[in-house]
Amino acid sequence: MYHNEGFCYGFLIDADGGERSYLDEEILITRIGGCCTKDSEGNLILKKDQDAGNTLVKCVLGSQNSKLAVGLVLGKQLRNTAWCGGLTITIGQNNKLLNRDVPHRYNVMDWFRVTNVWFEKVGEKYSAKVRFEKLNLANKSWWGAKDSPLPLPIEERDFETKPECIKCSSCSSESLRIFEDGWMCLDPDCPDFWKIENASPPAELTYHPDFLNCRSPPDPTVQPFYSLVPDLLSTLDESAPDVSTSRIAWKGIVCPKCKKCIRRTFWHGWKCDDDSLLDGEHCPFEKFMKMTPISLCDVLDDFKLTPIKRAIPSDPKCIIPEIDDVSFFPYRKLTYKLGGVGSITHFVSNQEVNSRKNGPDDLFVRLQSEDLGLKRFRLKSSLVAGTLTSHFAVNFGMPYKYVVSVDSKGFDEAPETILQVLGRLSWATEKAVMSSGGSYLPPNELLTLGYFEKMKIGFHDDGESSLGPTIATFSLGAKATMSIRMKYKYFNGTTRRAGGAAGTLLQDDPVLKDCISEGERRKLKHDLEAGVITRESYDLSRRALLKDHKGREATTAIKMELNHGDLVVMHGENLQKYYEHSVTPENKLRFALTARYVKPDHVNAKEIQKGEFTLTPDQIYDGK
Ligand SMILES: O=C(O)CCC(=O)C(=O)O
Ligand SMILES: [Fe+2]
Repeated sequence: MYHNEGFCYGFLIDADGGERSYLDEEILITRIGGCCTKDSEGNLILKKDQDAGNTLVKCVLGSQNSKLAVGLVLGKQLRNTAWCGGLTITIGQNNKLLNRDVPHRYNVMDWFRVTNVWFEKVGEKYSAKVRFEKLNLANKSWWGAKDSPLPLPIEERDFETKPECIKCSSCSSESLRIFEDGWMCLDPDCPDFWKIENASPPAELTYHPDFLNCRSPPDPTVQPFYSLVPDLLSTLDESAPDVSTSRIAWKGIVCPKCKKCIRRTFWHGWKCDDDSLLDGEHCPFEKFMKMTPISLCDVLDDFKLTPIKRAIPSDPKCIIPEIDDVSFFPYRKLTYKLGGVGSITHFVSNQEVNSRKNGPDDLFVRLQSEDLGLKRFRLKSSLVAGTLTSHFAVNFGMPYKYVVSVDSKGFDEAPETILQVLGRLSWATEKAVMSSGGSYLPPNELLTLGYFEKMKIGFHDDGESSLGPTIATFSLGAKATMSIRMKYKYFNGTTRRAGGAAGTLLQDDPVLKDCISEGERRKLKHDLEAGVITRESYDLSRRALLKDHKGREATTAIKMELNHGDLVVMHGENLQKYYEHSVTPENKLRFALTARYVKPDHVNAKEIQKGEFTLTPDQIYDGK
């Protein structure tokens, strides 16, 4: 259910509508979701009674009482989902309620009104049901069978017939006769609740024809809030500078040709990726925007006013960096040490660096004028298959297949701007590695991310085994916050609980600094290694430790403010294994360009040359 402030506005009917779900061309009967869990066979089990105080029930009643229209969406029933070469194959099967297949994974039906809400007994508990009636009774519904008769004209409809309404002799409350099998009191507080003549009803119940066939007379006061087919494109003023990167512009549109909802997959706009055919052809609709360039003043509140040396973060819960204003002058160098795992070097830029020729200010403008091929890719795992990342990406150099599978172009095809950025990132990588005493491997891959308003990248690592130990990122445009935290399993010493089952204990627990029960875990590990305890008792003791606390995410260990022109280098063999990072920009346009060393043995031999490059003197960065 989509609800807000006590009202239900939208309702999705997907996998399991509960017993006695019903759908025809004008009526939908389904359970009101929630209060359920799944048993080992995947069947829904009510966890507790769903009464009139339940939030979802209150919202449906709110919409009924306030005569709000509710938009219904019908999910496709899926038989199979499999990963095949990065694509999800979904085989739809007939919708159980309709007995035929529907075209898309999610299908917007129409506006409906709530006509009835009641309670039914399910096992020893009870849950709420709702009956929706389509608002527009004049037109045939698109999900109706092709050969079904057209709906009766409104003038010829019967708005009089109603189900019987009977007062309970036990509790005096009134209930409708919903089932043909007999009348039941539907008040869960009544001793006669869910009984037909003092006895439990039969397992199979049939809806009474009057309950299914009755229709509410047209009521012009029940009005939808929004169009179900919003015409976003006509409301966007393309010539206004920040419209194309605004939040509304990446919410997706309804294809004006075939009516499919299409996502903003491309930096410049939309392409209808309809996989169903329109008169034998794929829908050809596409719309690319002018993308008026955004100036730095538009994304940086304090552009040209920033002091040369920015204050360092002072959150006492996070690691405080070492400050060094000399080594990489004119950059300020901040170093964060993650005990035994690695270090993060933050090169804090300033106006002098940013405004130099070919510096960050120029690069920000040039990245916008170039057609880099930025795209949003599918997340590998998401609640809803096919969900796109909340950022655009394009990869140059060696293929980098982490988080999203990005098709990579060789550096020989990279625009000048990208090579100049690569020069900067190579410089920063070398400086950071040398100053921490490691050996420098020049990057062979560069991923560019572009963030529109309200986009971000959630917690992830950049890859454990396929990457070298050093990753360098260059920030352009809007300010952002980068957070680094220990991964759940290293923090807790176990994987997450899955369903009802306990998580799996770490086979080899590194006992990182600041993990949960650090002292106890270290002692146990020591005892195991010294042969004082057996593996079995080691595991038992660790399980016992887990009982004392609920698994939780680690708090942020490092928080960095990334400003326009800054560079960050993460260095450490196991940094990506034990820690994860996320970045949230604060304004409408930001680019992050990250260079890594992808181990050649993780790449198809044919693609290795993609990562080769030689920088011209103009592209080599001198640190000024
Ligand atoms: O936006 C950023 O600064 C970080 C990007 C990042 O984490 C990545 O490309 O993996
Ligand atoms: Fe990353």
